[in-house]
Amino acid sequence: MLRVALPNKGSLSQSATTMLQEAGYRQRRAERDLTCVDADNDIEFFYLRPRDIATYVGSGDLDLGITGRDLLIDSGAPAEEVLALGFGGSTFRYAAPVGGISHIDDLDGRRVATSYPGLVARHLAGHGVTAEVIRLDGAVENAVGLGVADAVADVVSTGATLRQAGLEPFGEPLLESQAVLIRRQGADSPAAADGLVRRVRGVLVAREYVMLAYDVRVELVEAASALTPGIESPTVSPLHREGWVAVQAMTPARHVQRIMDELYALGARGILVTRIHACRI
Ligand SMILES: Nc1ncnc2c1ncn2[C@@H]1O[C@H](COP(=O)(O)OP(=O)(O)OP(=O)(O)O)[C@@H](O)[C@H]1O
Ligand SMILES: O=P(O)(O)OC[C@H]1O[C@H](OP(=O)(O)OP(=O)(O)O)[C@H](O)[C@@H]1O
Ligand SMILES: [Mg+2]
Repeated sequence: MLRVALPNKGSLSQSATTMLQEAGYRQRRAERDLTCVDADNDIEFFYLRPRDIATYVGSGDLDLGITGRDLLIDSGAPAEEVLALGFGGSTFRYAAPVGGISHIDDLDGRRVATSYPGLVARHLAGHGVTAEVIRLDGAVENAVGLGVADAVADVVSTGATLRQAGLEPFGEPLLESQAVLIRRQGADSPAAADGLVRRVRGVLVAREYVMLAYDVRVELVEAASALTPGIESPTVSPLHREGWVAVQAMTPARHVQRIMDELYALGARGILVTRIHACRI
């Protein structure tokens, strides 16, 4: 049975569960359930703290997991990203009192509070900066005001928490994070793991693309296909009406209105968009 780790709570939990449901997997009934067996797909899901997931996957005790890229890097566990999942996006940044520290070099000899000590210590070392890393569980923005640290390094989403604490970010972001599917580093995944990865890829594509169909005069099919190249190539089928063809192609959802306008201007008619519920690419 394939064993997969999912976030049990926090920012990534609900979106991870929804994504696996869309991929056709059974998920836990109650938020407090710690495991769920999907017998039809021969998979057991384990609901764990997102911070711990890379440890379980890196040790090989679990085959796959969903966690944050920042948490994966912070753990230092021998696990690697298979797929970025497009939710749980955040930026990881240093911050200090407004008008104070403005460059990472200024952290030399100072104290930096964070819940991500592994990530921060490696980043500072990589920049040749010697600073004391103070590990806190959360609400790290308070650490400067309380005199425990000179700066913080934390997840920034809207920036509201930093502003409220009188802090502002400085320097380049340490990283851009989002939810990722991970596996053990260098491991040959079991075939069942490939099956799950393929299904999740299908969900990502189904979310990102729509199916576009239209009719166009045959002499315009090359110009129209250039607007709708599809993933491999558009499907072109004959129409009963002489001189016309029907074209079908997968198209990025975020561009579809503009592409429809351009197709119409080109002379295409009967332009239809339909949602993709699931796919295997
Ligand atoms: N606004 C946010 N706050 C915290 N983490 C976020 C946010 N947006 C995305 N994330 C991502 O969620 C992951 C952290 O999730 P985690 O469940 O450990 O913390 P959390 O959502 O802050 O929950 P809690 O602090 O209540 O335990 C990280 O990968 C982080 O980048
Ligand atoms: O940029 P913002 O939109 O303000 O969001 C970022 C804040 O949200 C998270 O805190 P959380 O609420 O998870 O509390 P925690 O620090 O106790 O984890 C994170 O640690 C930041 O403090
Ligand atoms: Mg938090």
